[in-house]
Amino acid sequence: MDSTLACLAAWMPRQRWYAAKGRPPSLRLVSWWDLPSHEAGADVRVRTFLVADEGALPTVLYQIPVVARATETVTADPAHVIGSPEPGTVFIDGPFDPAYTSALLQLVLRGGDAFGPQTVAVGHHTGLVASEESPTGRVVTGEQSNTSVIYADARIPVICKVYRQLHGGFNPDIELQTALADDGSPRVPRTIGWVEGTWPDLATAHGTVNGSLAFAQEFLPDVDDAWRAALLSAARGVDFHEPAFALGTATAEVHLALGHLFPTRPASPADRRDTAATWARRLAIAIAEVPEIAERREAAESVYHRALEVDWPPLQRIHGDYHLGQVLEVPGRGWVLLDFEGEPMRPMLERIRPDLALRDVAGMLRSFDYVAGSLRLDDPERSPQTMREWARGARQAFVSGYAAATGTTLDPRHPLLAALELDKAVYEATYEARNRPTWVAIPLRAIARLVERPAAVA
Ligand SMILES: Nc1ncnc2c1ncn2[C@@H]1O[C@H](COP(=O)(O)OP(=O)(O)O)[C@@H](O)[C@H]1O
Ligand SMILES: O=P(O)(O)O[C@H]1O[C@H](CO)[C@@H](O[C@H]2O[C@H](CO)[C@@H](O)[C@H](O)[C@H]2O)[C@H](O)[C@H]1O
Repeated sequence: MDSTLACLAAWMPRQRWYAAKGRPPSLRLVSWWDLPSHEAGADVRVRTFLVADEGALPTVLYQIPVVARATETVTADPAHVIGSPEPGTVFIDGPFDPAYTSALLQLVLRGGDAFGPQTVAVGHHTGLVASEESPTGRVVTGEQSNTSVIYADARIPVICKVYRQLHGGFNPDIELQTALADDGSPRVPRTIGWVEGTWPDLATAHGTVNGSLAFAQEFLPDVDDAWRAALLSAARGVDFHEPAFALGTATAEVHLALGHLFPTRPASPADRRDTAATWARRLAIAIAEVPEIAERREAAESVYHRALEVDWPPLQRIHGDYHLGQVLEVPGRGWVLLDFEGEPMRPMLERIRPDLALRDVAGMLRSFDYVAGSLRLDDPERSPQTMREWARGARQAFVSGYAAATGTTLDPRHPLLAALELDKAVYEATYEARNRPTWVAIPLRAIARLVERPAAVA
């Protein structure tokens, strides 16, 4: 391995976005491109590497922007230094370096391009923010599957998400959010632009793939997300009925809009078989990684089986990884939904298919349970019953808001909703085992409850 790859391979496993937790990557350099640096007189190179982790199954392609600076000029926080591939040069994690953040925004706002071997990165903009603006960027703090940079001092503040794992095709995050915003929906931030690219296809020797590299959207400053609002409410014992009802309404509005913006179709026998196969696959993965789940296997399979015996509603495009952290409470505008990329651990081909809107309802129901679960983890003295009652009230209000806005009677005991909630808890067990092992108790408790008392809101 050359010194650049060795340097990246040593650093990647410590990054939140690195998928194969606990295993060092087996890297191959796929391509790269350089962006212009506007720093006068500085010895700096702004290069984005595309590297494949061939130890992963299937292979994962990562986007790694790096700023290379002469050692004596480095002022970066050591936490953001990747390493020194050769004497005299230091690699800095691009999103934490102004040379990269300003080059990235210029690529979007000016609609420029950058070339590399069999590779091109192209910026697209909607004209919402003027190209002569050059605000400074700072990385979003907190847990993220990707890396986002906020440009708060632009005329319209911007947040630009750099996708860490790359996939072929237009990222549903950009596709769905932009379609909703263009349709006039206030339920999503407006799109400012994106970067798409072409790079060598990992599956063939000579082909190339097109896909999304970054997404710039309107940044909504000084707002809380629903996770924080719900945590505060539960910790203080304050009823969350009204915000949860409004969240149900906002969710329904987005589903109705997606239903008319994108094709819908009846759930065919093949769709039902594919969904059942996904449930089974996710259960098998969870059992392999969290062996306690094995004792629930048969009970879980019965829950899935019951869902296959009832009628299913038509399929449509959905959010796909819906939880309280994906929703912002914006004064004067209400709930605003983010991050339509779907679950990071789900294959992209499954994420872009029409799906069950109830999957999003199930995701949010799980999230209210997480509020109760995380508060109990923080303070084991907290009354489990009070927490459960808080979650039950919020879940009921959310379902009522959703049903009222869709004009349907959403039966919280519907076997399909129960199966989707169980599937989400199973996914969460794997997610927590890989990312936050001390939280795995939250989905484990939920799985136990859901297989014994399926399809209950409480
Ligand atoms: N348009 C926005 N306005 C304000 N904050 C945002 C916006 N987009 C994202 N954020 C913040 O950044 C966090 C991460 O964004 P998200 O799209 O969920 O990234 P990821 O795909 O990496 O999980 C969100 O939880 C939210 O707090
Ligand atoms: O936001 P992401 O797209 O990165 O989603 C992943 O990470 C989420 C955690 O950050 C995870 O959500 C789980 O934890 C939340 C609390 O932190 C909780 O509200 C959710 O209900 C729970 O699923 C999500 O599953 C994962 O895909």
